[in-house]
Amino acid sequence: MRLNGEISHREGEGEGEEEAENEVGSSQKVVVGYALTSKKKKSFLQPKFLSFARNKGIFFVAIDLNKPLLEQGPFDVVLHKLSGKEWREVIEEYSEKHPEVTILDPPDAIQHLHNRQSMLQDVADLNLSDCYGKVGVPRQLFVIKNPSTIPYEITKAGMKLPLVAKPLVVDGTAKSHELFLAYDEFSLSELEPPLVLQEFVNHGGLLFKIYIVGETIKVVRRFSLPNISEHELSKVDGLFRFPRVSCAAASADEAYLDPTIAEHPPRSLLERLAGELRRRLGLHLFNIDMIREYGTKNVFYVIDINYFPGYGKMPDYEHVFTDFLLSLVQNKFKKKPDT
Ligand SMILES: O=P(O)(O)O[C@@H]1[C@@H](O)[C@H](OP(=O)(O)O)[C@@H](OP(=O)(O)O)[C@@H](O)[C@H]1OP(=O)(O)O
Ligand SMILES: Nc1ncnc2c1ncn2[C@@H]1O[C@H](COP(=O)(O)OP(=O)(O)O)[C@@H](O)[C@H]1O
Ligand SMILES: [Mg+2]
Ligand SMILES: [Mg+2]
Repeated sequence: MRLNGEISHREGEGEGEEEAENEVGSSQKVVVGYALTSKKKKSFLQPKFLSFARNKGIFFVAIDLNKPLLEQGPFDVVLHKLSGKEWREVIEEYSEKHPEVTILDPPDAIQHLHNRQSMLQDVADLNLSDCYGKVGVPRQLFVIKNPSTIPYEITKAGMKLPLVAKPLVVDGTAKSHELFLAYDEFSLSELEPPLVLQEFVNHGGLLFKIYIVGETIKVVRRFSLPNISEHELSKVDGLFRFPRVSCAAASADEAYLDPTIAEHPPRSLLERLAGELRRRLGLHLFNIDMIREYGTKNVFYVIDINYFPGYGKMPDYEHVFTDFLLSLVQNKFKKKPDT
Protein backbone atom coordinates (compact mmCIF):
# COMPACT_ATOMS: atom_id res chain seq x y z
CA MET A 1 0.00 0.00 0.00
CA ARG A 2 1.50 3.31 -0.97
CA LEU A 3 1.25 6.48 1.02
CA ASN A 4 1.14 9.93 -0.58
CA GLY A 5 3.91 10.77 -3.05
CA GLU A 6 5.20 7.22 -3.64
CA ILE A 7 3.33 6.66 -6.92
CA SER A 8 5.28 6.36 -10.18
CA HIS A 9 3.58 6.11 -13.62
CA ARG A 10 0.09 4.64 -13.46
CA GLU A 11 -3.02 4.14 -15.58
CA GLY A 12 -4.82 7.49 -15.99
CA GLU A 13 -2.07 9.27 -14.04
CA GLY A 14 -3.30 12.25 -12.06
CA GLU A 15 -6.90 11.87 -13.30
CA GLY A 16 -9.21 11.71 -10.35
CA GLU A 17 -6.37 11.41 -7.88
CA GLU A 18 -7.81 14.32 -5.89
CA GLU A 19 -11.23 12.64 -5.97
CA ALA A 20 -9.55 9.45 -4.86
CA GLU A 21 -8.38 11.11 -1.66
CA ASN A 22 -11.71 12.89 -1.11
CA GLU A 23 -13.64 9.72 -1.96
CA VAL A 24 -11.49 7.38 0.04
CA GLY A 25 -10.77 9.87 2.76
CA SER A 26 -7.26 8.51 3.00
CA SER A 27 -3.99 8.99 1.17
CA GLN A 28 -3.46 5.23 0.93
CA LYS A 29 -3.22 3.86 -2.60
CA VAL A 30 -2.90 0.36 -4.03
CA VAL A 31 -0.89 -0.13 -7.23
CA VAL A 32 -1.77 -3.22 -9.28
CA GLY A 33 0.66 -4.12 -12.08
CA TYR A 34 -1.07 -6.19 -14.76
CA ALA A 35 0.06 -8.44 -17.62
CA LEU A 36 -2.96 -9.50 -19.68
CA THR A 37 -3.73 -10.17 -23.34
CA SER A 38 -5.44 -7.28 -25.12
CA LYS A 39 -8.64 -9.39 -25.27
CA LYS A 40 -8.51 -9.94 -21.51
CA LYS A 41 -7.65 -6.29 -20.80
CA LYS A 42 -10.69 -5.22 -22.84
CA SER A 43 -13.08 -7.64 -21.12
CA PHE A 44 -11.72 -7.18 -17.58
CA LEU A 45 -10.36 -3.63 -17.23
CA GLN A 46 -13.62 -1.98 -18.28
CA PRO A 47 -13.71 1.84 -17.83
CA LYS A 48 -16.44 1.58 -15.15
CA PHE A 49 -14.21 -0.80 -13.20
CA LEU A 50 -11.09 1.38 -13.58
CA SER A 51 -12.90 4.49 -12.34
CA PHE A 52 -14.64 2.63 -9.51
CA ALA A 53 -11.27 1.20 -8.42
CA ARG A 54 -9.56 4.58 -8.69
CA ASN A 55 -12.17 6.06 -6.36
CA LYS A 56 -11.20 3.36 -3.90
CA GLY A 57 -7.52 4.27 -4.26
CA ILE A 58 -6.64 1.34 -6.54
CA PHE A 59 -4.55 2.09 -9.65
CA PHE A 60 -3.88 -0.35 -12.49
CA VAL A 61 -0.50 -0.04 -14.21
CA ALA A 62 0.26 -1.94 -17.43
CA ILE A 63 3.45 -4.01 -17.15
CA ASP A 64 5.71 -3.29 -20.12
CA LEU A 65 6.57 -6.75 -21.50
CA ASN A 66 9.49 -5.25 -23.43
CA LYS A 67 11.24 -4.13 -20.26
CA PRO A 68 12.56 -6.19 -17.32
CA LEU A 69 9.76 -6.56 -14.77
CA LEU A 70 12.27 -5.98 -11.95
CA GLU A 71 12.86 -2.45 -13.27
CA GLN A 72 9.12 -1.61 -13.13
CA GLY A 73 6.77 -0.75 -10.29
CA PRO A 74 6.72 -0.50 -7.39
CA PHE A 75 3.60 -2.66 -7.17
CA ASP A 76 1.47 -3.89 -4.28
CA VAL A 77 -0.10 -6.61 -6.45
CA VAL A 78 0.81 -8.22 -9.80
CA LEU A 79 -2.21 -9.56 -11.69
CA HIS A 80 -1.44 -11.74 -14.71
CA LYS A 81 -2.85 -14.19 -17.22
CA LEU A 82 -0.30 -14.84 -19.97
CA SER A 83 0.78 -18.22 -21.33
CA GLY A 84 4.26 -19.61 -21.88
CA LYS A 85 7.26 -20.87 -19.93
CA GLU A 86 9.18 -17.62 -20.42
CA TRP A 87 6.51 -15.52 -18.68
CA ARG A 88 6.27 -18.06 -15.85
CA GLU A 89 10.03 -17.67 -15.29
CA VAL A 90 9.77 -13.86 -15.27
CA ILE A 91 7.03 -13.94 -12.63
CA GLU A 92 8.85 -16.56 -10.52
CA GLU A 93 12.06 -14.52 -10.51
CA TYR A 94 10.13 -11.33 -9.66
CA SER A 95 8.26 -13.07 -6.85
CA GLU A 96 11.54 -14.27 -5.30
CA LYS A 97 13.00 -10.75 -5.39
CA HIS A 98 9.73 -9.13 -4.18
CA PRO A 99 8.11 -11.36 -1.54
CA GLU A 100 6.22 -8.26 -0.37
CA VAL A 101 4.21 -8.17 -3.64
CA THR A 102 1.08 -10.35 -3.92
CA ILE A 103 1.20 -12.39 -7.14
CA LEU A 104 -2.28 -13.20 -8.49
CA ASP A 105 -1.75 -16.06 -8.83
CA PRO A 106 1.46 -18.09 -8.42
CA PRO A 107 2.38 -19.67 -11.82
CA ASP A 108 2.80 -23.22 -10.51
CA ALA A 109 -0.72 -23.10 -9.03
CA ILE A 110 -2.10 -21.85 -12.35
CA GLN A 111 -0.20 -24.61 -14.19
CA HIS A 112 -2.24 -27.18 -12.23
CA LEU A 113 -5.33 -26.08 -14.20
CA HIS A 114 -3.61 -26.37 -17.58
CA ASN A 115 -4.05 -30.13 -17.57
CA ARG A 116 -7.57 -31.56 -17.39
CA GLN A 117 -6.33 -34.47 -15.26
CA SER A 118 -4.60 -32.47 -12.49
CA MET A 119 -7.36 -29.84 -12.83
CA LEU A 120 -10.05 -32.10 -11.34
CA GLN A 121 -7.86 -34.34 -9.14
CA ASP A 122 -8.47 -32.22 -6.03
CA VAL A 123 -12.24 -32.42 -6.54
CA ALA A 124 -12.05 -36.19 -6.98
CA ASP A 125 -9.87 -36.50 -3.84
CA LEU A 126 -12.29 -34.29 -1.88
CA ASN A 127 -15.18 -36.67 -2.46
CA LEU A 128 -17.34 -33.94 -0.94
CA SER A 129 -20.72 -34.97 0.41
CA ASP A 130 -22.84 -33.76 3.30
CA CYS A 131 -26.51 -33.52 4.24
CA TYR A 132 -26.97 -30.87 1.51
CA GLY A 133 -25.61 -32.89 -1.37
CA LYS A 134 -22.64 -34.48 -3.10
CA VAL A 135 -19.94 -33.13 -5.44
CA GLY A 136 -17.86 -35.45 -7.62
CA VAL A 137 -16.18 -35.71 -11.00
CA PRO A 138 -17.60 -37.73 -13.93
CA ARG A 139 -15.82 -41.02 -14.52
CA GLN A 140 -12.93 -40.33 -16.87
CA LEU A 141 -10.13 -42.00 -18.77
CA PHE A 142 -6.89 -40.38 -19.89
CA VAL A 143 -5.52 -41.28 -23.29
CA ILE A 144 -1.91 -40.20 -23.57
CA LYS A 145 -0.61 -42.01 -26.65
CA ASN A 146 -2.14 -44.77 -28.69
CA PRO A 147 -5.80 -44.03 -29.68
CA SER A 148 -6.28 -47.52 -31.12
CA THR A 149 -6.47 -48.94 -27.57
CA ILE A 150 -9.36 -46.62 -26.64
CA PRO A 151 -12.24 -49.06 -27.36
CA TYR A 152 -10.55 -51.74 -25.24
CA GLU A 153 -9.71 -49.30 -22.42
CA ILE A 154 -13.27 -47.89 -22.41
CA THR A 155 -14.80 -51.35 -22.13
CA LYS A 156 -12.27 -52.46 -19.50
CA ALA A 157 -13.01 -49.34 -17.40
CA GLY A 158 -16.77 -49.97 -17.75
CA MET A 159 -17.26 -46.39 -19.00
CA LYS A 160 -20.83 -45.56 -20.04
CA LEU A 161 -21.49 -43.96 -23.44
CA PRO A 162 -21.84 -41.23 -24.58
CA LEU A 163 -18.48 -39.74 -23.72
CA VAL A 164 -17.14 -36.21 -23.93
CA ALA A 165 -13.64 -36.05 -25.43
CA LYS A 166 -11.52 -33.06 -24.38
CA PRO A 167 -7.90 -32.09 -25.13
CA LEU A 168 -5.84 -32.93 -22.04
CA VAL A 169 -3.91 -29.65 -22.25
CA VAL A 170 -5.67 -26.33 -21.56
CA ASP A 171 -3.37 -23.54 -22.74
CA GLY A 172 -5.69 -20.71 -23.76
CA THR A 173 -5.61 -21.70 -27.44
CA ALA A 174 -8.84 -22.45 -29.31
CA LYS A 175 -7.56 -26.04 -29.70
CA SER A 176 -7.90 -26.65 -25.95
CA HIS A 177 -11.63 -26.01 -26.33
CA GLU A 178 -12.18 -28.42 -29.24
CA LEU A 179 -14.60 -30.89 -27.66
CA PHE A 180 -16.34 -33.91 -29.12
CA LEU A 181 -19.33 -36.05 -28.17
CA ALA A 182 -18.74 -39.77 -28.87
CA TYR A 183 -21.80 -42.03 -29.23
CA ASP A 184 -19.67 -45.15 -29.76
CA GLU A 185 -16.20 -46.13 -28.53
CA PHE A 186 -14.78 -47.05 -31.95
CA SER A 187 -15.05 -43.55 -33.46
CA LEU A 188 -12.85 -42.26 -30.61
CA SER A 189 -9.78 -43.78 -32.27
CA GLU A 190 -10.07 -40.97 -34.88
CA LEU A 191 -9.13 -38.44 -32.17
CA GLU A 192 -5.64 -37.15 -31.49
CA PRO A 193 -4.24 -37.80 -27.97
CA PRO A 194 -3.48 -36.59 -25.38
CA LEU A 195 -7.14 -36.58 -24.41
CA VAL A 196 -9.46 -36.93 -21.47
CA LEU A 197 -12.64 -38.96 -22.02
CA GLN A 198 -15.40 -38.14 -19.55
CA GLU A 199 -18.76 -39.88 -19.14
CA PHE A 200 -21.51 -37.53 -20.36
CA VAL A 201 -23.80 -36.71 -17.41
CA ASN A 202 -27.38 -35.68 -18.26
CA HIS A 203 -27.99 -32.35 -16.55
CA GLY A 204 -31.09 -30.85 -18.14
CA GLY A 205 -29.16 -28.57 -20.48
CA LEU A 206 -28.10 -26.19 -17.71
CA LEU A 207 -24.70 -25.52 -16.17
CA PHE A 208 -23.71 -23.46 -13.11
CA LYS A 209 -20.63 -21.26 -13.36
CA ILE A 210 -19.34 -20.69 -9.84
CA TYR A 211 -17.08 -17.63 -9.93
CA ILE A 212 -14.54 -17.36 -7.09
CA VAL A 213 -12.78 -14.10 -6.18
CA GLY A 214 -10.90 -14.72 -2.94
CA GLU A 215 -13.62 -15.50 -0.37
CA THR A 216 -16.48 -14.33 -2.62
CA ILE A 217 -18.65 -16.80 -4.54
CA LYS A 218 -21.03 -15.77 -7.35
CA VAL A 219 -23.21 -18.27 -9.24
CA VAL A 220 -24.51 -17.74 -12.79
CA ARG A 221 -26.54 -20.10 -14.96
CA ARG A 222 -25.54 -20.96 -18.52
CA PHE A 223 -27.22 -23.12 -21.15
CA SER A 224 -25.41 -26.36 -21.81
CA LEU A 225 -25.70 -29.60 -23.83
CA PRO A 226 -29.20 -31.17 -23.69
CA ASN A 227 -29.88 -34.58 -22.18
CA ILE A 228 -29.12 -37.60 -24.37
CA SER A 229 -31.79 -40.33 -24.12
CA GLU A 230 -31.14 -44.06 -24.26
CA HIS A 231 -33.24 -44.10 -27.44
CA GLU A 232 -31.04 -41.49 -29.12
CA LEU A 233 -27.93 -43.30 -27.96
CA SER A 234 -29.17 -46.57 -29.49
CA LYS A 235 -29.82 -44.90 -32.84
CA VAL A 236 -26.76 -42.66 -33.22
CA ASP A 237 -23.14 -43.62 -33.82
CA GLY A 238 -20.02 -41.55 -34.40
CA LEU A 239 -18.18 -38.50 -33.14
CA PHE A 240 -19.59 -34.96 -33.14
CA ARG A 241 -17.60 -31.82 -32.47
CA PHE A 242 -19.63 -29.21 -30.58
CA PRO A 243 -19.12 -25.46 -30.09
CA ARG A 244 -18.58 -23.58 -26.81
CA VAL A 245 -22.20 -24.05 -25.79
CA SER A 246 -21.86 -22.51 -22.31
CA CYS A 247 -20.12 -19.26 -23.24
CA ALA A 248 -21.28 -15.89 -21.88
CA ALA A 249 -23.82 -15.48 -24.68
CA ALA A 250 -25.52 -18.65 -23.38
CA SER A 251 -26.63 -16.96 -20.18
CA ALA A 252 -29.73 -18.63 -18.72
CA ASP A 253 -30.15 -16.25 -15.81
CA GLU A 254 -33.21 -14.56 -17.31
CA ALA A 255 -34.78 -17.74 -18.72
CA TYR A 256 -37.79 -19.49 -17.12
CA LEU A 257 -36.48 -22.95 -16.25
CA ASP A 258 -37.69 -26.00 -14.40
CA PRO A 259 -36.72 -25.22 -10.78
CA THR A 260 -35.59 -28.81 -10.18
CA ILE A 261 -32.97 -28.21 -12.87
CA ALA A 262 -32.22 -24.55 -12.30
CA GLU A 263 -32.15 -24.28 -8.52
CA HIS A 264 -28.68 -23.13 -7.48
CA PRO A 265 -26.50 -25.68 -5.65
CA PRO A 266 -26.81 -25.37 -1.84
CA ARG A 267 -24.75 -22.44 -0.59
CA SER A 268 -23.14 -24.48 2.19
CA LEU A 269 -21.90 -27.04 -0.34
CA LEU A 270 -20.44 -24.26 -2.50
CA GLU A 271 -18.77 -22.62 0.49
CA ARG A 272 -17.10 -25.90 1.45
CA LEU A 273 -16.08 -26.71 -2.14
CA ALA A 274 -14.72 -23.20 -2.79
CA GLY A 275 -12.84 -23.11 0.52
CA GLU A 276 -11.26 -26.51 -0.06
CA LEU A 277 -10.30 -25.71 -3.67
CA ARG A 278 -8.86 -22.28 -2.77
CA ARG A 279 -6.64 -24.03 -0.24
CA ARG A 280 -5.68 -27.09 -2.30
CA LEU A 281 -5.21 -25.24 -5.60
CA GLY A 282 -3.52 -22.24 -3.95
CA LEU A 283 -5.56 -19.90 -6.15
CA HIS A 284 -7.66 -16.78 -5.48
CA LEU A 285 -9.14 -16.33 -8.96
CA PHE A 286 -10.96 -19.18 -10.72
CA ASN A 287 -14.38 -20.47 -11.69
CA ILE A 288 -15.93 -23.92 -11.51
CA ASP A 289 -18.26 -25.42 -14.15
CA MET A 290 -20.72 -27.53 -12.19
CA ILE A 291 -23.71 -29.61 -13.35
CA ARG A 292 -26.58 -31.25 -11.39
CA GLU A 293 -27.23 -34.87 -12.41
CA TYR A 294 -30.65 -34.81 -14.09
CA GLY A 295 -33.40 -36.24 -11.89
CA THR A 296 -31.45 -35.81 -8.63
CA LYS A 297 -31.91 -33.07 -6.03
CA ASN A 298 -28.30 -32.35 -5.19
CA VAL A 299 -25.87 -34.71 -6.92
CA PHE A 300 -23.36 -32.45 -8.65
CA TYR A 301 -20.34 -32.94 -10.89
CA VAL A 302 -17.46 -30.54 -11.47
CA ILE A 303 -16.48 -30.81 -15.14
CA ASP A 304 -14.12 -27.85 -15.61
CA ILE A 305 -12.11 -25.34 -13.57
CA ASN A 306 -10.79 -22.16 -15.21
CA TYR A 307 -8.10 -19.80 -14.04
CA PHE A 308 -8.94 -16.05 -14.09
CA PRO A 309 -12.11 -16.51 -16.20
CA GLY A 310 -14.27 -13.76 -17.66
CA TYR A 311 -15.03 -11.78 -14.50
CA GLY A 312 -16.29 -8.92 -16.63
CA LYS A 313 -19.40 -11.08 -17.14
CA MET A 314 -19.87 -11.64 -13.39
CA PRO A 315 -22.63 -9.55 -11.79
CA ASP A 316 -21.27 -6.73 -9.58
CA TYR A 317 -17.67 -7.60 -10.43
CA GLU A 318 -16.40 -4.04 -9.88
CA HIS A 319 -17.38 -4.09 -6.19
CA VAL A 320 -16.31 -7.70 -5.66
CA PHE A 321 -12.90 -7.21 -7.24
CA THR A 322 -12.06 -3.88 -5.59
CA ASP A 323 -13.08 -5.20 -2.15
CA PHE A 324 -10.91 -8.27 -2.81
CA LEU A 325 -7.84 -6.22 -3.80
CA LEU A 326 -8.23 -3.90 -0.81
CA SER A 327 -8.64 -6.86 1.57
CA LEU A 328 -5.50 -8.51 0.15
CA VAL A 329 -3.39 -5.43 0.79
CA GLN A 330 -4.98 -4.58 4.14
CA ASN A 331 -4.43 -8.14 5.43
CA LYS A 332 -0.78 -7.94 4.34
CA PHE A 333 -0.48 -4.57 6.09
CA LYS A 334 -1.92 -6.05 9.30
CA LYS A 335 0.52 -8.98 9.18
CA LYS A 336 3.57 -6.69 8.80
CA PRO A 337 5.67 -6.78 11.98
CA ASP A 338 5.90 -3.31 13.59
CA THR A 339 8.96 -1.77 12.05
O1 LIG B 1 -13.29 -22.75 -20.29
P1 LIG B 1 -14.61 -22.04 -20.16
O2 LIG B 1 -15.56 -22.75 -19.25
O3 LIG B 1 -15.20 -21.65 -21.49
O4 LIG B 1 -14.24 -20.62 -19.42
C1 LIG B 1 -13.57 -19.66 -20.22
C2 LIG B 1 -12.06 -19.84 -20.07
O5 LIG B 1 -11.70 -19.62 -18.73
C3 LIG B 1 -11.37 -18.81 -20.93
O6 LIG B 1 -9.99 -18.85 -20.67
P2 LIG B 1 -9.04 -19.81 -21.55
O7 LIG B 1 -9.40 -21.19 -21.09
O8 LIG B 1 -9.43 -19.54 -22.97
O9 LIG B 1 -7.66 -19.36 -21.16
C4 LIG B 1 -11.80 -17.40 -20.59
O10 LIG B 1 -11.23 -16.57 -21.60
P3 LIG B 1 -10.52 -15.21 -21.16
O11 LIG B 1 -9.39 -15.56 -20.22
O12 LIG B 1 -10.06 -14.60 -22.45
O13 LIG B 1 -11.59 -14.40 -20.47
C5 LIG B 1 -13.31 -17.24 -20.65
O14 LIG B 1 -13.65 -15.95 -20.18
C6 LIG B 1 -13.96 -18.28 -19.77
O15 LIG B 1 -15.39 -18.17 -19.93
P4 LIG B 1 -16.32 -17.98 -18.62
O16 LIG B 1 -15.86 -16.73 -17.93
O17 LIG B 1 -17.69 -17.86 -19.23
O18 LIG B 1 -16.11 -19.20 -17.77
N1 LIG C 1 -19.03 -34.69 -18.49
C1 LIG C 1 -19.89 -33.86 -19.10
N2 LIG C 1 -21.22 -34.14 -19.10
C2 LIG C 1 -22.10 -33.31 -19.71
N3 LIG C 1 -21.75 -32.18 -20.39
C3 LIG C 1 -20.43 -31.87 -20.41
C4 LIG C 1 -19.44 -32.67 -19.77
N4 LIG C 1 -18.22 -32.09 -19.97
C5 LIG C 1 -18.43 -30.97 -20.70
N5 LIG C 1 -19.75 -30.83 -20.97
C6 LIG C 1 -20.36 -29.74 -21.79
O1 LIG C 1 -19.31 -29.20 -22.60
C7 LIG C 1 -19.07 -27.81 -22.25
C8 LIG C 1 -17.58 -27.52 -22.26
O2 LIG C 1 -16.91 -28.44 -21.41
P1 LIG C 1 -15.74 -27.90 -20.44
O3 LIG C 1 -15.14 -29.08 -19.78
O4 LIG C 1 -16.29 -26.80 -19.60
O5 LIG C 1 -14.68 -27.33 -21.50
P2 LIG C 1 -14.13 -25.82 -21.68
O6 LIG C 1 -12.87 -25.69 -20.87
O7 LIG C 1 -13.87 -25.72 -23.15
O8 LIG C 1 -15.22 -24.89 -21.19
C9 LIG C 1 -19.66 -27.66 -20.85
O9 LIG C 1 -20.03 -26.29 -20.65
C10 LIG C 1 -20.89 -28.59 -20.94
O10 LIG C 1 -21.92 -27.94 -21.67
MG1 LIG D 1 -16.00 -24.80 -19.23
MG1 LIG E 1 -12.45 -24.38 -19.32
